[in-house]
Amino acid sequence: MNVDRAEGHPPAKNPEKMYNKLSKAVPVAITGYDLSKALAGLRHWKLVNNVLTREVGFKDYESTWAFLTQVHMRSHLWGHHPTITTTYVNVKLELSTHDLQDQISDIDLKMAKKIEEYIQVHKHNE
Ligand SMILES: C[C@H](O)[C@H](O)[C@H]1CNC2=NC(N)=NC(=O)C2=N1
Repeated sequence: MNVDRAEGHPPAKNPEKMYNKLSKAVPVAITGYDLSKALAGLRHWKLVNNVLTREVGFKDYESTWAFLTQVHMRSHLWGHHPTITTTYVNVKLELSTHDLQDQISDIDLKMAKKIEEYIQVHKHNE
């Protein structure tokens, strides 16, 4: 089983602040050039008021909710939850790290990459 682990992160001292229930990693703010570089690899994601944002439309309602179920389960596993707005087959996802005063963290970027994988699966079903 390929379990994502945030390798090399200090273990959470403050368990209620922990991320990734498996590796108990803590978020690290990503700013400046490092953030720009990371966003270059997430070309469908935009920074809107410093919130990592993605909008996507699916071919039908079933695909939309198959996608959202995967996002929900991954969010629960990693202890990191996007703001999700959805109407019918349209979905808007927003990510920031509240525990870092809504900066963008490594956990946000990791989650965005994982969400992008789920989108490609469901979009490819077209
Ligand atoms: C203790 C709990 O894991 C943390 O407060 C998590 C919960 N889910 C979260 N989700 C998001 N998007 N940002 C956070 O900072 C965050 N913090």
